[in-house]
Amino acid sequence: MLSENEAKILFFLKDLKRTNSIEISTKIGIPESSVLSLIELLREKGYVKTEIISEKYYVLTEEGRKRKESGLPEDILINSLNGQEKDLNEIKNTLDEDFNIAISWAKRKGLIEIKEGKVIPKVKTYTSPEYLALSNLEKADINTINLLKKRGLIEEKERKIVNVELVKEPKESEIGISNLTREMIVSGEWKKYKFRKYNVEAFPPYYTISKKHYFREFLEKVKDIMISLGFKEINTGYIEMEFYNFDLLFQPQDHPAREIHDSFSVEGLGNIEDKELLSNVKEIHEKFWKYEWKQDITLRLMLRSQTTATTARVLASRPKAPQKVFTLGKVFRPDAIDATHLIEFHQLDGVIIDDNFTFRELLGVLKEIFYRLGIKEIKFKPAYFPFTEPSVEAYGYLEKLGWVEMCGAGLLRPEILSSVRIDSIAGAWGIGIERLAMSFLNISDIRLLYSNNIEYIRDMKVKIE
Ligand SMILES: N[C@@H](Cc1ccccc1)C(=O)O
Repeated sequence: MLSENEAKILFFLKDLKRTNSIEISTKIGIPESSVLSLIELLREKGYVKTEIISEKYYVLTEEGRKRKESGLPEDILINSLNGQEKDLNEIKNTLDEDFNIAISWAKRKGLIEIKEGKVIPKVKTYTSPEYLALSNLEKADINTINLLKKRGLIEEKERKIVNVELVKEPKESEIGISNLTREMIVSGEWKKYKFRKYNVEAFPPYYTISKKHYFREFLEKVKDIMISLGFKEINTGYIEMEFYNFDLLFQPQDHPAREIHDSFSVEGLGNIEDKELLSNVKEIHEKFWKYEWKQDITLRLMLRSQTTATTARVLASRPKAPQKVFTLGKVFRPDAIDATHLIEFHQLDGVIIDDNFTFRELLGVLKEIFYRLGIKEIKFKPAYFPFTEPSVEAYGYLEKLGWVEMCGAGLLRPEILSSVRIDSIAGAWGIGIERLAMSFLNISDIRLLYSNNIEYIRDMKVKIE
């Protein structure tokens, strides 16, 4: 049985007896690559004999296209001189970067003479055969083609052409059709053809539908969990004053985390309206850390290195108890990037402010958050943070990785609460998000969270019960 396109080629061949793939493609309007495979099928079915030849052809280079538009430099030179002699320097100015090409080809072709710094033309007008050939490469003689090649104006290419000769006449009854039209039925023409079988097992085309990026989906699930626990979400900017990132959190100005290589600094200074707050912070730093606190350090800008800076901003707004607030966002720290470190990553910081809040309750809240994230086993270890006392680190048990550090937490120090005049108790924590994401997505390299491999991104699924 013949397909409709095979039949088209054979009936085209019926009158000509022989032709080639390029002609078939242009006359019938089937792309050349399809024609080549159709011819091969026809050869296998014994309808045609084929002969493969390769043919050289030429295409214009980018420079060739430019010269075809504007002319060759020596042509432009001669025609602009119009039979008059002219100073070399003057020509240099008008021809600019084409000057050397124009002079050397004009000299080589004997079109000019140079004497005492002057160019003397020997002809009044000139159109080079190379220029004419640029518009008609097929007709150009071999010398001109070689010259154009040498001048880099054309490029030689090769293409496969298949010569085809008909050896068996096609019959209409051999054509299998897949499209039955109204006209065929009305005219009875359908009786001449065979019907091609309909392949009910063929796969439909595959379309990829858009979906959320797995890491973003994970972040949203985490936020949903916090909201379901009664927390309010708050977000503040990436560029932060050292005041909120450090000073208000009782982190002294000579703290190692404030060294130049431990956070990214940003040019410029911020401003703090609340002068009372500024002086409160200065007072507690000087009283308890015993050093001279400097305002120009506190106003310096940086990329926040912890989302506890957002908690600091919440505190600075002096909210009334009870409060349950969280933030989930990016933080920035200089580091060498590897399978477990990035220089920007996400933290989830939260704070609960309540009159009778206790350390035990804080541990309970953390347990609940992790439980909802699917981490059923968690243990706490005493730790130190400049802004909390007592402080703990929480470790979660992950099947693949064992005990993994998940967060830092504690009750905010009284020095901090008094500087913002909050007289309740406040518990705060910061959770590293990428590590959690890695465990959920079953990834052992943190960089995969930001992979640009589209197949990988498409296939990744997020599941949190
Ligand atoms: N900000 C701390 C975590 C933390 C937040 C809040 C309270 C205690 C600890 C960190 O980045 O490691």
